[in-house]
Amino acid sequence: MNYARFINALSASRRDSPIRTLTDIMLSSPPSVISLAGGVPNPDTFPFKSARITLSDGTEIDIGSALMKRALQYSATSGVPELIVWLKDLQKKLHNPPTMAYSPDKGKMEICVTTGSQEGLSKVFEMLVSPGDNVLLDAPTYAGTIAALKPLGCNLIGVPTDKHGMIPQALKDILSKWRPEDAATPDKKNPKFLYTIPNGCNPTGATLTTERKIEIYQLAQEYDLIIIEDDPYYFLQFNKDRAPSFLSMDIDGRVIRADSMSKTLSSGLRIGYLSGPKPLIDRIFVHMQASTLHTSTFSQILILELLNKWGVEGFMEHIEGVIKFYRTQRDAMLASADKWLTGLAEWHSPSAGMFLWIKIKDVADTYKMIMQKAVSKEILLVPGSAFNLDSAVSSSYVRASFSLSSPEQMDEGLKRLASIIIEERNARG
Ligand SMILES: Cc1ncc(COP(=O)(O)O)c(CNc2cc3ccccc3n(O)c2=O)c1O
Repeated sequence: MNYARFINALSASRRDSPIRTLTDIMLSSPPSVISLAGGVPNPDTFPFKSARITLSDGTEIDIGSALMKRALQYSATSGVPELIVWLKDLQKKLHNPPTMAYSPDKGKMEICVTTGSQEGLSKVFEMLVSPGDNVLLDAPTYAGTIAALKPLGCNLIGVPTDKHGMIPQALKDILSKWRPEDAATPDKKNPKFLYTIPNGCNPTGATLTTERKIEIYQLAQEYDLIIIEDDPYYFLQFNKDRAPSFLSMDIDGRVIRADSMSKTLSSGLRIGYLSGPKPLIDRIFVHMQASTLHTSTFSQILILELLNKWGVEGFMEHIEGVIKFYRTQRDAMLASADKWLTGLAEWHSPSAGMFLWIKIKDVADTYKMIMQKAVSKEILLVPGSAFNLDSAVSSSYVRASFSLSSPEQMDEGLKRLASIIIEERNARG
């Protein structure tokens, strides 16, 4: 892979911060090293001395004074080293990426802890995108990605999707506008990357099949595309037979994967992690050195203490409980949709994630219905146009989340939605 062609001028101009490099050396040095280098505060002045966290199973995590001093201090740019090791082991067990065995210049898999996967995504986009670039992505897609991409001045090209995710033939038809051999010629504007949410897609609830992933990866090889695999709902797959990730099939070193702890351990601790080729992840490091410096050390230490206590086996046991919860929630929302929306709307049963993507029959644009009528009837949903690459384009869809409300609340909520739809039908006559 020629990684240089994917890195925009802004990212290529970034250089290691000597201070951060020295801090990273200091943080990984033995006590014999005396540092007068870092402008870091003395933790003896911090007012927080220790913490005891009680877990849902009644056991406790103790953060004693020594660990608290570390948790409250600056830490390495890429992440707390022990957490990086733990996450690499998890990726090995879950995805067995071919790139873990590659040399750095061949795209050896590197990991960077980020402040939520949202930070990871935004930094990846700010590394890859130059104004005028053509960018391929699921349509519709996560509003946070659209918000991160649009200001970068690129041309967002939506690839049609269905309940099984991105449609490979549609991708092939779009790509046929360019010649693969022009990929290395910048002014031909061949797309440089493809963004997709492979499991429990936000907002459609779609999950890519293995067959489609293989086809999409082959197209990415043919047109020399980077694949950005945004997969925060990977651990919310309700069926046992999980399709392999793009990272697991990445023999070229062309996949950047964004994972998140938000849907399984905590959304407020803001822990995400990027896994990708070292030449690209290194660009994210230097960007972090000049922006957040690093993800919250306290958040990382707390998560690390939990993961060390559980081990991968214990973590996966926790995931089983999370899957059971969301599958039950999904089933409750589907039952209420059948009860109240049959004849008024259409939907498919998501096999992952936390969203039901509802198409309201005979309604071209749900925006006013949802943002005005539904709010006045005290039911909050998201109009489908919020997920269109061009929000001015109307949508017949509504996104309903089954993550927070109880089955009773979901039932009442969809009952209210049904009454609004019927009211509007009657008003149209
Ligand atoms: C596909 C995809 N990729 C990345 C992220 C970011 O997750 P992170 O790891 O926590 O940074 C997300 C989070 N999605 C949402 C977040 C959210 C937060 C407050 C309020 C509403 C929110 N709604 O509605 C969301 O969909 C996502 O769905």
